[in-house]
Amino acid sequence: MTLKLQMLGTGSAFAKTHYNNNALLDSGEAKLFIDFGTTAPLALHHMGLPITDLDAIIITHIHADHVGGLEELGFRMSLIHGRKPVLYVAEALVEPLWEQTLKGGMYQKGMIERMGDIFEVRPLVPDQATDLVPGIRVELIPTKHIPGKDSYSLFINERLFYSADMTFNPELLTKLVQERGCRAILHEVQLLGEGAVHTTLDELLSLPPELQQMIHLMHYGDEIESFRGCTGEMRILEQQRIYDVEQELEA
Ligand SMILES: Nc1ccn([C@@H]2O[C@@H]3COP(=O)(O)O[C@H]3[C@H]2O)c(=O)n1
Ligand SMILES: [Zn+2]
Ligand SMILES: [Zn+2]
Repeated sequence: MTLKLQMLGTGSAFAKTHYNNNALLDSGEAKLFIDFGTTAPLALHHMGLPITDLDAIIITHIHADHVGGLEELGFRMSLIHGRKPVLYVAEALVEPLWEQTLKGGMYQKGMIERMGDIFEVRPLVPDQATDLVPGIRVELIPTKHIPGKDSYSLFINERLFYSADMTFNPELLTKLVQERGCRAILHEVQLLGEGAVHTTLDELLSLPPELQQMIHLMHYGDEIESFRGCTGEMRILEQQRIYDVEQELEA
């Protein structure tokens, strides 16, 4: 079975030249979205993909560039197609995702009073691999982002690491590669400024070359063009290009 990855976007939260950093994983048997930010519906429209063509969504954390498109997705699936999208989310995020993010736009007395009225919610336990859809197994790994705001990176099919927004964690990356068989790392990068809530390019450049060779950079700012050739051994992920995970990302 061949796993394919297509980023809906590879931009940071405030990027204007790229869409939000959201992904589509296709196992050949099922399609899984990783995050569904504010620009996800527009990105799908430009890609010529119907918003309804999905089997499930998994959410890493509740910033708008990762969940801002869920309201449109939920309404359209419900109103036009009469379907509830399957929504995987860490158990600790179920309540905040509804109470702090979606309820404001989606609440409707007697109709939509809880998240389960619009999504088929499947809570996930961190540090425990779960088969989400056929061909895609994911383990949530809690990683640091904003104090008091839970955020979960993903370890996919025991071989692909996908960073949620996270601060630099070289120990985790080293452990995944040396002890857990990780073969490729999709990592957010902050190109300019201090890395208070994200991992900076300078931090990633401090990693040994053999680790850098496994890294594909994503969630970058509009300045990315001026950084081409300055990312060490690390490659820059392109939005909307379809990657064969084994052949192109693990190579
Ligand atoms: N303490 C914070 C909180 C937020 N931010 C910015 O807001 C963005 C929210 O989405 P993000 O992708 O996590 O990136 C965050 C920072 O750019 C930030 O820079 N510092
Ligand atoms: Zn983000
Ligand atoms: Zn974030």
